[in-house]
Formats: sequence, C-alpha cells, structure tokens
Amino acid sequence: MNDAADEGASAAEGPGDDPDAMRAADLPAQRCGVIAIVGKPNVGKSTLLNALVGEKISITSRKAQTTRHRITGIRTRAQTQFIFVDTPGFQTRHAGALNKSLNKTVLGAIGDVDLILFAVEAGNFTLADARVLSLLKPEIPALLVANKLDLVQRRADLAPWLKGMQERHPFAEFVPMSAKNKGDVERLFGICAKYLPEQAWWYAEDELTDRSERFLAGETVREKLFRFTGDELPYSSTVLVDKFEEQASRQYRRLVKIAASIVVERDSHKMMVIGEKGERLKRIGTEARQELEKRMDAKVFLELWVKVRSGWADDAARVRAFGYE
Ligand SMILES: Nc1nc2c(ncn2[C@@H]2O[C@H](COP(=O)(O)OP(=O)(O)OP(=O)(O)O)[C@@H](O)[C@H]2O)c(=O)[nH]1
Repeated sequence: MNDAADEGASAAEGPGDDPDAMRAADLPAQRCGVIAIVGKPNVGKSTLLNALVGEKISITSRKAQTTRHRITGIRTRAQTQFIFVDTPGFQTRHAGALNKSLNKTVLGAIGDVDLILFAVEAGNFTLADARVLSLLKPEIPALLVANKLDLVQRRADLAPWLKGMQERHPFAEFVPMSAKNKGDVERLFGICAKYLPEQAWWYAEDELTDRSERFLAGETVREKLFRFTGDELPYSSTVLVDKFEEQASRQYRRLVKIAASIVVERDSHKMMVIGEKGERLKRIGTEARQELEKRMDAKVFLELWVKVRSGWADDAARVRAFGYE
C-alpha cells in the first residue's frame, strides 16, 4: 500500500506550467481515504464490506470469527475512492496465539484510518461490543452502524438506545441500517464520502481488492468448510493453499490448478470434514471450485487434503507460519 500511496502523492502535485495538469486542476478534486469496519464477531462486518465493494471480497458465515485477515476492498465512485478494511471480530474470550494475532490485527487496522464504522446489532450493546468500543481513539471520526435493522421489531425503541450510545462514545453520526438492504448501503457511501480527505486515488478506478487469487482460493475453501460443518468444527480449523498454478491450455482460455490442505486439530475433526464416504469433503470441493471458476473466469482443478496438526492455534510460531500476522 505504501508504494501505491507514494504514486498517489506524486500524482497530486501542483499544476505548475504543464497545460494538461492545468486542465486536471479544473476538475473537482479527488477524494481518497481508508475506512475500517470494526465490531464484535458476527455483527455483519463482512456482509457490509461485500455490499460496499459490490463483490464478495470477504467470506461470511453464521459461525463467529470467520474473518481472520485484514482485507482491503476498494470502491471508486464518482470522485471518491473508498478503501475499506475488514477486521476480525475482536474477542477476548480465548487467549491462544491465534486470538492474540487476530486482536493485534484489529488494533493495527484502526490506528491509522480516516473513518471507523463501528458495527453493532441495532438495539444491542454487550460487554463484547464495549471492549471493541474501548479501542477507538476519539480523534478518529467514528460512525455508529446499527446493523440488522430489519430484525428490530419496534423501531420506536431504537431512539432511547441511540441516545445511550451517544453517551458511550462521541460518534460523528448514527447509521441505523441493514447491510442486506441496497438503499441503506447506497446511503452509507454518501455519508462516508465527506469524511475522506481530498487527495489523489491510491488505486486504479476498477481495482476491487489488493488480495491475490491465491488468497481468494484459500478463503473460498474456508468459507465452504465452515458452511458445511456448521458449529461442529472448531473455528481454529484453517486452510493452506499448497499450490496455485496457472497452466497453458488449448482447451480453456485460462486453466488454474490449486491444491489446498484443510488443517484441523483432531482426528475426530478430520472425520467430520471428510464425512460419510467422503461426501462432505467432496461437496466442499465442488462448491469452492464452482465459485472460484466464476470469480476467476477460469477452469479450475481443485485438490483438497485434510491434515491433523494438533494444537496449532495455540502455537505462536505455527500461527505465523500459517500466514496470520
Ligand atoms: N438479518 C440480517 N442479517 C445480517 C445482516 N448483516 C449480516 N447478517 C448476517 O449475520 C451473520 C454474520 O455476518 P458476517 O458478515 O459474517 O459477520 P462478521 O461481523 O463479519 O463476523 P466475523 O467474521 O465473525 O467477525 C451472517 O449470517 C449474515 O448473513 C443484516 O443486515 N440483517
């Protein structure tokens, strides 16, 4: 991101004597800034990010703590480039190395941004929300995104709740909304834009993420893994992409061969992932492959393995080796 930022800075230099630059200076100024989406697990942060970016960038599932990485989603609209970072649901319940790493990612993500979207479930505020809120610095503007508004039965009850929220933190604005409602998401763009500084864009207009296809492959398998195992499988299970190779092909315009390992902590979890006669693993593989083919516009061969590595989520060195900062 630094390189991109440097480019942006040079593009924003003054017009000088260059006639082309003079013309550029007549245009409305570009805006560009970073927006962090924070909140406790399962409040809908990834759903919101995907809706804002207009594509599925971050995986979602009903299982809390699905998001493990800081993910950048980019959306450029009219003169404004919005750079979103999604963060893992901050949590303090488990103390293992994986969780320490996740919490560090959240703290890193909110220190240096232009705007924070603090997401909660509308009408709810628990100790877990309070813990995340305590991390926000008053000098960075924060919007209270009261998400899942569609689940609120009596809207009238929301007013006193919002008033209480204002006492907890000096929020710049309240945004009661549903991440699943297009109109609400549209309105959020307009609200966010005014908090972003006037500066040249950091990314090309059509860029959607700075994450690689290899990363996307791992995340897609992980999403299907959690979808098809539900609450049975501990969230410490992870996916490693062992091979990601684009190969020349006469038959297909693009051909990508991917091999990935699903890493679990116990033999019993391995059986759970594989399922009876291998049915579940097959389903995970098929769904992941189909989705990747669509998103990468390529023919994909996907090979999945299940490996047992007991205690990896409590082992700091392994957590790093598995790609978590
Ligand atoms: N009814 C309703 N459900 C929503 C809304 N937004 C998200 N959800 C659901 O809430 C669940 C959690 O959404 P995620 O986007 O994965 O939540 P998250 O905050 O990113 O979760 P972590 O990755 O655990 O931090 C999913 O089942 C979503 O479909 C909403 O506006 N209304």
